[in-house]
Amino acid sequence: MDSKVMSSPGEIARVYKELSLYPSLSRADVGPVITSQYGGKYSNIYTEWSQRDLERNENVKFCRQYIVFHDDKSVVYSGASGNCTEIKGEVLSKDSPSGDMKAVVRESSVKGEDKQFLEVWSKNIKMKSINLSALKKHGKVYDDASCYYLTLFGCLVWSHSETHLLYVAEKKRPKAESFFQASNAEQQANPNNPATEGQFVFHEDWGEALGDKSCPVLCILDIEGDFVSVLDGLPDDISPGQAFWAPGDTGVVFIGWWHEPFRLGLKYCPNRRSALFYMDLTGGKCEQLSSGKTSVCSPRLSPDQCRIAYLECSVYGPHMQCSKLCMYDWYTKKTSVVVDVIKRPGKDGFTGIYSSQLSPQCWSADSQRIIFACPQRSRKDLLMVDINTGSINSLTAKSDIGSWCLLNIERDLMVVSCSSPNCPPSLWVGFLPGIDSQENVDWVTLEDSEKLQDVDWQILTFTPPSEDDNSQYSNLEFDALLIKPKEVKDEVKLPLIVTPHGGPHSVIVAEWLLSSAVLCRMGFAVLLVNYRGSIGYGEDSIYSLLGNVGTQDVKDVQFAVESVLKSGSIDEQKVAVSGGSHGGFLACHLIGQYPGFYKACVARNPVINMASMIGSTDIPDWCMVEAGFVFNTDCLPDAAEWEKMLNISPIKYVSQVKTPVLLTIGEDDKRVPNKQGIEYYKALKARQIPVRLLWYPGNNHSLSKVDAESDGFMNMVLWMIQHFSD
Ligand SMILES: CC(=O)N[C@@H](C)C(=O)N[C@@H](C)C(=O)O
Repeated sequence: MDSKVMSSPGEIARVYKELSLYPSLSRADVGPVITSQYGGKYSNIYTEWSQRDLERNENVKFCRQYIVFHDDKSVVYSGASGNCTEIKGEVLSKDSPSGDMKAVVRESSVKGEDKQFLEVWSKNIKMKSINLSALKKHGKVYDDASCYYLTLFGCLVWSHSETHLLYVAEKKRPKAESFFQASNAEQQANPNNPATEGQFVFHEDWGEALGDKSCPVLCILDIEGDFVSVLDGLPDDISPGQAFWAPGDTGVVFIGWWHEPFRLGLKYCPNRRSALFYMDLTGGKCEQLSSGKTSVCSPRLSPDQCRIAYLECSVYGPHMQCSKLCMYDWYTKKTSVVVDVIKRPGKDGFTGIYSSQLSPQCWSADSQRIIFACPQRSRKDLLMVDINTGSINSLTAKSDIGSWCLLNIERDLMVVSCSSPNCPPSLWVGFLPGIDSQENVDWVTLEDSEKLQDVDWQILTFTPPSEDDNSQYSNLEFDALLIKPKEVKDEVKLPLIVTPHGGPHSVIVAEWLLSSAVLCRMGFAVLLVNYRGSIGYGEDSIYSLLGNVGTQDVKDVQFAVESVLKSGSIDEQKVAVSGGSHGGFLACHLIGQYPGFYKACVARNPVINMASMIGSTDIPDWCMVEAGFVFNTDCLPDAAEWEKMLNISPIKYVSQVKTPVLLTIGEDDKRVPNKQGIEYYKALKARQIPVRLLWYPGNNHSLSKVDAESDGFMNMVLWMIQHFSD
């Protein structure tokens, strides 16, 4: 019997709206320990959340504070202190280490012009409000530190002495104006002193979603002296970011990314050549602290200020890899590897480190352990590493929650966000047990969320059939997440939406996924496939896909789908496929290689032709590496390489396609430029295959603006429902 899927646009929009009310956590800061007049100890926890506001058509950011009474080992009492407050105009903010002051970078309009201010608050007084725009020392402050897991360059850091603030901004540029404008009188008076470069100079940027970031500079505000300085003395060929104050405030430590011979896209690409640097402010010398042959990120100083932990992986190669956890000893200047790359998971089940950011604080109070959240197969766990032995313990492996995210840890008090496909994000705290303790963490909830009783999920594991085994990397397994309505009558068969993730070196963990939850409520089953090549399964799995995209990943997805169909609970006539980017590449491959199997296809900014993409994307290295070649900045692909890139692309199979295709395209996509989608659109139209293209101006690769995301979702389901009844 057919299932009844919700099909009225009004009803679907109502469910989407209802489930999009659940906010997600982007930040948590733990304040200092305060002793109350009755002797009880407590800390305030400041949290930031983000929620879609469909009426206003924007993602709103709000904060809420909590109070946690504790005895340094366990939580005694906790609760929210006050209601939520929307945050408007704050680019960045940070409390001082003592908790006495707060720094804010604020954007505000003055006489119709956007200006940036750096404010310092103390108690209930705004002590300073420095107009950074008027100072003209630098361009805009980098805002990418507002959410730790999105941070690439940005920061706002108090010196240990609380007298200085460190941040990252765009380098000041000569004014873009004509050589012939009156304001250039100065230049005309002195022709050897160019005041302008003209108006048409091209400035390289850091690619997708970083179009306004080109030349970052490190800036310091001397709070007492009201003086902003831009640090010089850094190597000319590096771009600095992720900075913090060195022990004793003697200088600043930062990551420097090489930007010569040209910048490559940085988002989702933690494989760019970079190193850890120290700029000594007493002697003005800049020292390189890591080899410079690798890619490094997320440097974190231990509480005893003796060591810096950071993540490291190799340059180029797959864009996401298994990282090493490294440690630089500030006093001996020695570097060690605490956790190495895992090629194949061993008996302990640890699959390797696949995080590209550590939480703002990640050290235990005794400076002996590091805690981080990391995909382990299809779940995200909290892991604890002993820096002396390198031994790893999962703090959450036995939990039935799908995904754990460490927002922060301070004096062993961990603040985490948890979710599952049927459970929106909730906020928890717990103390890390002592180093020799066998105890489990006693988690206490600060903000609970309601479980969706009608949604069920499970992780399925697959072993590819022997004919599809990879001879170089054999015996690799992969997983898929199956999310479906809970109560289904025996005779009812569900329609299925197959969703391979993008990347391809990425993973879908069992966390709250708005679109899957809505689809489930509508009566669909959703299959999210972590094919071989996904992260979280060991480095071998990642490498097994290089040179095999378009075959190995396609076959894995199809194998997972056909296995699920064998269960008998799915309507074989109602299987659709949807994916974005490399997931769109797979969706288009699947409809080309299995003609007629899928009844509808929806692809967001899909990679259609790697040979035509390489010249226009911000990550040309991705095209070469995924096609199985080595990337070199000064080498063009040769004819055989162009040929392979074309042959492994979905465009090659377009003449076999029978499935109607909906394309959702972001006009400003720098990653998979919109011409990719248009190339496919024209090829399908020429063959009379039903195709529709939705064009989202002002949107980039992720199509994540509230209106684009919600419109894309509505169109996707309506397209599938329409073609299921063809
Ligand atoms: C590295 C990268 O961005 N690859 C793209 C082709 C891709 O698939 N991106 C994914 C992560 C996406 O969902 O946008």
